[in-house]
Amino acid sequence: MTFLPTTVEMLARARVDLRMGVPVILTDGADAALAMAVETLRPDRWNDFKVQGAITLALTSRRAETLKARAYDGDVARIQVPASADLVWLQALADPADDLNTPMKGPFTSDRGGSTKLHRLAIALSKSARLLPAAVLVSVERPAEMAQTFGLTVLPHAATEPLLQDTSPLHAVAAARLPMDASEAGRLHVFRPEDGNEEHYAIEIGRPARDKPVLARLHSACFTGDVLGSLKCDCGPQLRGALAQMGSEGAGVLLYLNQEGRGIGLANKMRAYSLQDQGFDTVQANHRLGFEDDERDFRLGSSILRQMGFGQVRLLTNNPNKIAMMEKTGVQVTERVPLQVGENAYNQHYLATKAAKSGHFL
Ligand SMILES: Nc1nc2c(ncn2[C@@H]2O[C@H](COP(=O)(O)OP(=O)(O)OP(=O)(O)O)[C@@H](O)[C@H]2O)c(=O)[nH]1
Ligand SMILES: [Zn+2]
Repeated sequence: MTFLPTTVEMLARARVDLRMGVPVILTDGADAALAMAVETLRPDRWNDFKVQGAITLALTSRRAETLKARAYDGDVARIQVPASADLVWLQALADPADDLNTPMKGPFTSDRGGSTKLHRLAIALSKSARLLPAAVLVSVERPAEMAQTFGLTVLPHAATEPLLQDTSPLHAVAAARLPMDASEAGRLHVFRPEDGNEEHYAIEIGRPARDKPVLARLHSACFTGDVLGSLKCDCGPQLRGALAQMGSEGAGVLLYLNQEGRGIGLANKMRAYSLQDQGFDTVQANHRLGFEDDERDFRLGSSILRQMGFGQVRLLTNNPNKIAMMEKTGVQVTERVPLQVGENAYNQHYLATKAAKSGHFL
């Protein structure tokens, strides 16, 4: 039946479920669990959830490290949730906002042994829903029946996990001429992924030759820097500097990738900023929230460039990882063009941290 949703479609639905505080069912052969994101748990749902059986809280080992909880399974920790636990307890484990005020949250008991597949999947789903990477899970005996009764989304691990690892195919949906300050010969192209996630944009300046290296920039969305002129980072000046350089050379392509906050979303980036106000640097803040330093997928960039016919770039960047990812995914970087603009009193520490911890060129 063609109306039956595919796994990609079920995955898109599951993201919305988690954002709305609706549980999803994860399966792996005979194993099945009901899972919910901690960030969007509501008291009524929690009351119904907690009576289903023994509850496990899945966190990343990054978050577990801050909480001094054991992670026996590499990147995932499975913390036993005591019967007395309430939403405040769970949310304090998921969200580091109050860590400094209440540093002693434990001791915690972590599970070891057994399968971690569903826990890892629940965390990956929470991340892809741009929520805090924390989920509660409880085993269920009759997943199909439960799904049917409550109209819940079911995701089989084997089919879902590869989709979360891969870059969804992107399709050009519309393009039009866009005269800009930097160049009157601008053209904006919109690319839409098949997985229902954010669209990404390519701004083409002039008509760059496809058989020569093009001046290119992979810019990640930064609402605070790009739109508001925030002084905490260098994104605004980098965006305008790259476009200006393309304008003065008469050709170039700037990809505007909607991966706000290095892929954690604006809400989580604001949580990270709030931790930075408590004294943590940009990398430490991401880790305390349970994220890696950088959660972006730069394969998106090479996919768009290749679709537009560009195989070689002169890349405007200070980030060696962007160069490595381009090369790995089939776009040759013939030259790195430095983009050092916008340093100020507020972002000096941020730029120094990126150089020291993320290997950025100075
Ligand atoms: N999580 C997090 N993201 C941040 C912070 N400051 C800026 N960002 C995000 O970091 C990204 C910066 O993107 P880019 O300018 O492409 O960054 P880059 O990796 O430094 O590389 P180049 O600019 O090419 O040298 C944007 O998505 C910003 O929203 C922060 O403190 N925490
Ligand atoms: Zn920024």
